[in-house]
Amino acid sequence: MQPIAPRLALIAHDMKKDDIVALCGEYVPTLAACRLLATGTTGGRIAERYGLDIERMLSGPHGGDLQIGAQLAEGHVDAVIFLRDPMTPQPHEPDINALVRACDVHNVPCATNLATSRMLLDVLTLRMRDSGLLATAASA
Ligand SMILES: O=C(CO)COP(=O)(O)O
Repeated sequence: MQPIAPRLALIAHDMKKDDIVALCGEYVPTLAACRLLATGTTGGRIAERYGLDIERMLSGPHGGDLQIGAQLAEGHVDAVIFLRDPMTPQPHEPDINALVRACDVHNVPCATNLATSRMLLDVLTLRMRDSGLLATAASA
């Protein structure tokens, strides 16, 4: 049976947007083989930079985190990279907490800083190679 590409959500607060764009640059082949969704502005920045196909939700403050949380609760999101800004209060803090809580309720991996994001993407890359979703370094 053909393996199904993981569905990965990408989200970053404004002060972390440059970080998530740079992070995505390190994993373009992996991300290109995933089904990607993102909050509005984050998705726009990444898609514009790398030409990746990204399903864009509303912007976070307008409900984008909640839209991703709702999909996650229904089993349609396999992992979340959410570079939160711990230094700046956000108007939609309850939405942010709801999404992170939904990850914990449904046991979906949620990376909230760069170090954990790289670990998550490294593991995803290896698993996708093992399952044939991604070419191995030798066969690429
Ligand atoms: O606010 C966000 C997450 O809480 C991110 O939203 P944007 O990607 O639209 O900036």
